Amino acid sequence: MDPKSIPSNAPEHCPGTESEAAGKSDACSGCANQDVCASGATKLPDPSIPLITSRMTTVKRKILVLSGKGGVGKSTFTAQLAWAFAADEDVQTGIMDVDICGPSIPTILGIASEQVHASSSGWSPVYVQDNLGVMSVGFMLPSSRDAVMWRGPKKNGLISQFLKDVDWGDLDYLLVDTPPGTSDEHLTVVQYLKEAGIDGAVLITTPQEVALQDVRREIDFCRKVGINIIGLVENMSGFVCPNCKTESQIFKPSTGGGKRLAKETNIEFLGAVPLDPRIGKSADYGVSFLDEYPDSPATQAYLDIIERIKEIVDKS
Ligand SMILES: Nc1ncnc2c1ncn2[C@@H]1O[C@H](COP(=O)(O)OP(=O)(O)OP(=O)(O)O)[C@@H](O)[C@H]1O
Repeated sequence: MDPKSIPSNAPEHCPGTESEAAGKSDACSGCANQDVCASGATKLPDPSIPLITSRMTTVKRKILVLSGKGGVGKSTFTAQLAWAFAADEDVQTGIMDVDICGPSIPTILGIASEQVHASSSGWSPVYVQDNLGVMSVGFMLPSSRDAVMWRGPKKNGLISQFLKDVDWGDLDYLLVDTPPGTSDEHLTVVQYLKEAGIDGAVLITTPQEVALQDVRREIDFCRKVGINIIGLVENMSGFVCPNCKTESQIFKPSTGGGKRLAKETNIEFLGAVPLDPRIGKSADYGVSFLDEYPDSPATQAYLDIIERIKEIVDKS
């Protein structure tokens, strides 16, 4: 398939006058307000930002996990990353799930039935273990079947609350799991965390060309809003038979597409995680795949990638 057959500047929606991308996104091109939006004159100072910046002073590293397309394994990767960080009991880790319309993190971490509690110092995260806390809209829904049907301002309000009102305590790493694509949620997180500082973004894709196309847009987004890209992970890369250990390429002819895209866009290729049905099973049961299957090729791939992310982020 010719990767150039879908134009990379396919139309997007107006990012809104308050967003970091105002006047700068592809959708702004030709808009009568482009210059005034790009100048920043339309942005009012947001009173939440100083509160968020102050709350974030106890959080050392903030990492966004992004994907262009849905269902590529972003939340699963976020969970493995958190579990791997928290394997060291001295490392305090948090996950903020801003995938407001599809919060899967509580299920993947086995805490879906928990609820958030408020105290005088703010909302307490739900703890998977002593050093791994999670905040997600999933804890606030009456049941996992309930749909969240919120428009942008309400979603932004919740993200602002997650950032300013959650009592994370001292954290070494805060992982922000985002919805697929580049939407209100992404722009809001970037806008609110800009002063506190984002250490970087990890991009997740599958080898399929349709997913890679969307990652190109994600890379473009990060560059436009000034987020450092830690690197790209190719998930569901090939299937390793648990019995004979033979690897089959499921997404032929796109094999190696992630690596090629990373090279082409000048970002680091962090590695490839094979497709392993036991990953889905572990997520459904809310247990750590890394702990359940320590000898699997997928665990080794996750750990190598995570080690590299740690190296990059800790150096920054
Ligand atoms: N390497 C893998 N091998 C097999 N299954 C996987 C792998 N990675 C993720 N999965 C499974 O793929 C499905 C989608 O994963 P996940 O929910 O993490 O994707 P996502 O990108 O976060 O999706 P969404 O965009 O909907 O939030 C899940 O059922 C998950 O268990």
